[in-house]
Amino acid sequence: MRPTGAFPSTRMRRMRRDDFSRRLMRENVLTANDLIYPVFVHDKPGREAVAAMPGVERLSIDELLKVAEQALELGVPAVDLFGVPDPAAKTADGAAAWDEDGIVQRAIRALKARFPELGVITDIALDPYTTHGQDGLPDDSGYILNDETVDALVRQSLSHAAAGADVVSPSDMMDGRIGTIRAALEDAGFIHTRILAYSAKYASSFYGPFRSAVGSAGNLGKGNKYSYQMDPANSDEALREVALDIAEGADMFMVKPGLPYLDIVRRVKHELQVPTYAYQVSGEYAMLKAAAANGWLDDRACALEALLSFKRAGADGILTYYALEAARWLKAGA
Ligand SMILES: NCc1[nH]cc(CCC(=O)O)c1CC(=O)O
Ligand SMILES: [Mg+2]
Repeated sequence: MRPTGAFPSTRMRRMRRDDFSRRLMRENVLTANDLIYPVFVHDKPGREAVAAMPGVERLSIDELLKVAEQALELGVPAVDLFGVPDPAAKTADGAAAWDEDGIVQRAIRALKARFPELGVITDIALDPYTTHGQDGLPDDSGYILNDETVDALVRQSLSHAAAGADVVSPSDMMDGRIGTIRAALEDAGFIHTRILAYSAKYASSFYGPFRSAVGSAGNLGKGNKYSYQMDPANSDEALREVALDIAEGADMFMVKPGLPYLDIVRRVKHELQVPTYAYQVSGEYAMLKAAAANGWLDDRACALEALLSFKRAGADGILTYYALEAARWLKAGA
């Protein structure tokens, strides 16, 4: 930091005095281009509200198409699909995850047929499809097997790529899955399919509302994901995870959750200089919405401030349940 002078020749408030000079020295800006909209697609007609996530609904494919059209109109570049299968389709091995007629595969085809220009990102992990709610395959002791899980994730990724997904996004935290998925995509001729790696995904307690949304909460029960997701105490480990995923061929790198991990976003962007994304997760959304519902916080002002903070930390994009609402607010102007 260079010395900035001294009072009174330097008065920091001069530039803050008027709107024009505040605008001229503004360092970061949030636009619709920064936003990715996560959506839950269920295998039934209509819409269903999600507990603890006011404004978020599980959508049928027909309803998804309406939401996709709004995203396009608002200039939001991409949606991220999370499947909510019929509970009867869940198995111990999560095989519904790579069913070519599964809910996500059908949703991808419908979206790409109708709105080819909208980016379609898809979540790669087994948790919505397994009877135990884990992201991978457990051995007899309950430990999640790494390499066997990676094989399943490859099948899921290939089925999404074949359906037309633009970006596959492994959120499981198995070791080596990025490289194995990348090699399989290349072999199958899907050389344009991008990989958004959840490189630094923490074993967070902020995922609760999401687990209810995809219907894995009850199945997971008292289980946890500590043997594969990262310890919230760690920071250097996140950089090693991202570095490995760079070497394995990911195109985009995600830190998750968002607000409590902005220091990680900052380190990844500034130390590794890669396209960096952050996920403002379900619990972060729920906190803001709950406070707003009580009249304790101004929803619009606080949400836009939180989203801007991701940009300031260095994020190139943000996955947020606020994406459409924020894009509308931005369009309407300050
Ligand atoms: N593959 C699981 C997955 N993918 C996205 C989220 C959380 C997203 C959110 O909370 O909004 C989770 C939950 C978990 O790891 O248990
Ligand atoms: Mg890793």
